[in-house]
Amino acid sequence: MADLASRITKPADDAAPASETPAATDTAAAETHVGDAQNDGAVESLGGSGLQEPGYEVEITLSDLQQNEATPFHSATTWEDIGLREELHKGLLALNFLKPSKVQGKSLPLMLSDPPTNMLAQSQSGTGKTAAFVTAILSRVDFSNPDQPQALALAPSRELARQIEEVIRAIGHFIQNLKIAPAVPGALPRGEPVRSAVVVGTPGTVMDIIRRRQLDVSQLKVLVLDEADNMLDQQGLGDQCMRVKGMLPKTIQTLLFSATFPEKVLQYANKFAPNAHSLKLQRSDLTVKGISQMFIDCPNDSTKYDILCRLYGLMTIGQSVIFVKTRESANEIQRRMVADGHKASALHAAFDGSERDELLSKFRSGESKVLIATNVIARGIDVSSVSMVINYDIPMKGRGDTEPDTETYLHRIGRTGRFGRVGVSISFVYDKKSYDALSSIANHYGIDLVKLDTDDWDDAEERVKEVIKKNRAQAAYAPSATDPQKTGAA
Ligand SMILES: Nc1ncnc2c1ncn2[C@@H]1O[C@H](COP(=O)(O)OP(=O)(O)OP(=O)(O)O)[C@@H](O)[C@H]1O
Repeated sequence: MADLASRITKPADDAAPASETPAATDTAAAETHVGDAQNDGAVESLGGSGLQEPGYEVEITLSDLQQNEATPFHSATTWEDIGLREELHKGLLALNFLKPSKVQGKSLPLMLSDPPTNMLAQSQSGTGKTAAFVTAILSRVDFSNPDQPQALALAPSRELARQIEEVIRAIGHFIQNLKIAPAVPGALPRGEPVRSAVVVGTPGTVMDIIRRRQLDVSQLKVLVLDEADNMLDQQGLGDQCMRVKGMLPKTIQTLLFSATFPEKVLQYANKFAPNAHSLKLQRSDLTVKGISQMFIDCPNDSTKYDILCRLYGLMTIGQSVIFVKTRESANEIQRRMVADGHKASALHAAFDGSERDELLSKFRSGESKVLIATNVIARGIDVSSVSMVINYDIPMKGRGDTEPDTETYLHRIGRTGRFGRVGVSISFVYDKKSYDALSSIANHYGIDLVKLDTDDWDDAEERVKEVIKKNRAQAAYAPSATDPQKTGAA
């Protein structure tokens, strides 16, 4: 297997600036290659913002049930094609979502067809999966019965559940009687029955409220698992999700969404959501082309912090996320960065629920510029102005961190480069283990990483600065369902 050395794009003197490297501008080139099953040419400007959704191919497999039907499948290129209820259509347009993204256009006609069929949908990070399943939920719910729980969405973290709640609120803005219950620790009054049509939460809390008979599941029609591969992982949340599913009506429509579906989870996913339609990506299409992936080879562990400071000292980075392995190092780096004058916060599971909500909200509003986090926010969190992600520690998994965590790498770097924006990811390696781990991740996805040379900071600055500048220009006018200041609904 090739190692990192063969995956490095050498920054030659005459190399194009970062904004012109293939990694940063592949969108246009990719357009000519888009040719999935429907070849619907979805790579166009979306949202009236001039942003272009990255080109990637999606393989569609229809459920056995649908394959037997005479009507061929058509993906939608306009909201009108999908035939949404008026308030929903209005809500999407108010967010400046002028037409469906690829995953939305392909998954929604399948999710909304009758009889309701299960769905497994994979698409790159930041391509609008949330709006896809939120639109499906809000289409299925009968709002003449607003107090009766009818849809349940589960996410692996409190932050993501909260964010999904916000997206439902934003897209459902014009729906009268829309009530959403947040089933995350500390958010629901204990003992009171849930009187909301839509419930969004984490599996542990949802299991609790079902057991305590706070949540009447008898009329639930739709179950969504966001970050489904993570939710079904047998080493983690899989058991809880299985138990929740076991308590729900047998006929419930189950929708599984993620940017990653590793083989070993797929088999399990097929049991969890049998006879599902599926949208899948090729492995080579998993990484978002607009993210320029770079790395720094640090002399040793103790020089990592100095190199980090040097990087932040070089330029105005805007907003960034630094991923670390432990809570302790998150706290330590935050302490040092604040002492060095940065507006930095640490976010990890040792904080209580309301502190975590506040920390993320300060980051969303721009009050805090650098978020130093463990994997709690590696998945799903959508802050469009994040222009840089640092892997201060390479993500590892397995007992004793023996294996590189390829999925977490992809989700972490996906916190930037959202919906056609550009972004930079920089991974720090400092010894053989971290170097080999990053090599293996690069080989897994077939990506070329640009080495930033710490002996030539001018060059490093040039490469990173270009991308960050472009991201800032894009973020200024791009739509976002979770940032009201940037939506038409504001
Ligand atoms: N049709 C659309 N037009 C314009 N912008 C959109 C559209 N759909 C979604 N977006 C925006 O795209 C961004 C990314 O969407 P979202 O968070 O749903 O991505 P995702 O695919 O769920 O990503 P992840 O895999 O990281 O969870 C959001 O800021 C959202 O507001």
